[in-house]
Amino acid sequence: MFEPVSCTYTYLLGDRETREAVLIDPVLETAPRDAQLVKELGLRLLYAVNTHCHADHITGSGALRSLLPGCQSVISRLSGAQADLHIEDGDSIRFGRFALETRASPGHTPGCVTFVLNDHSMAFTGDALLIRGCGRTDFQQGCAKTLYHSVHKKIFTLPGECLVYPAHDYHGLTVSTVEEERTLNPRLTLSCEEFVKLMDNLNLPKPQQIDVAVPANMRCGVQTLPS
Ligand SMILES: N[C@@H](CCC(=O)N[C@@H](CCS)C(=O)NCC(=O)O)C(=O)O
Ligand SMILES: [Fe+2]
Repeated sequence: MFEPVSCTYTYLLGDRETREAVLIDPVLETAPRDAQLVKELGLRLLYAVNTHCHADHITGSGALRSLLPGCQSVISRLSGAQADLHIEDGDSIRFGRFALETRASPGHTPGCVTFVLNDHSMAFTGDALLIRGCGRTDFQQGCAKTLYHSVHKKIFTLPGECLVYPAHDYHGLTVSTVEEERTLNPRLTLSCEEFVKLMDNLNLPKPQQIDVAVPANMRCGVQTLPS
């Protein structure tokens, strides 16, 4: 699903047999839409997971745990954000017969993770790897060198045919593959030194919602979480 203000993709994965499901990177404003879709499809949402503490929108994970009782919010421990469940590199998020493997992919933020489906057919890369691009590294303790090594070691080592689903796209693209990005990504095909120089000189305007989004996302997108 797409949220047009922040150009965010939210992904719903479910097991047809057990009906267990997970949502990746929900947005606060579209949480009711996502909850309705989950209900329409007869799914039981176990987890609303975040690839990182987003700077450009408020996460919907806190709202979804209210809209869909039984749903737990999830984010990496390294993000420093509140959630029902904290994950680390190597952890599995199970739903029905499937699982998402957590791969730490820091650099855009220190707590960024990529979720890889257990058969390695799909990778949900958050802002670590975008289609023909990557997450910026100029705020939230970003580090270009760290991001370069994360993408090369944790994403580009996946099978070439593995589908790459990013958290955002600003050009109307929806999906790529590891092989496409390994060979065609204009940033990640550079040497590490060239990549760092490019990232240090992007001079992008800061996201419009950053000052409200980051503090809210440290609390899972809601003001108070029951302990
Ligand atoms: N204009 C948008 C913000 C766009 C932006 O900064 N996107 C981030 C990802 C979300 S934190 C990014 O890393 N972009 C990389 C790039 O090369 O564009 C807004 O105001 O929300
Ligand atoms: Fe981001």
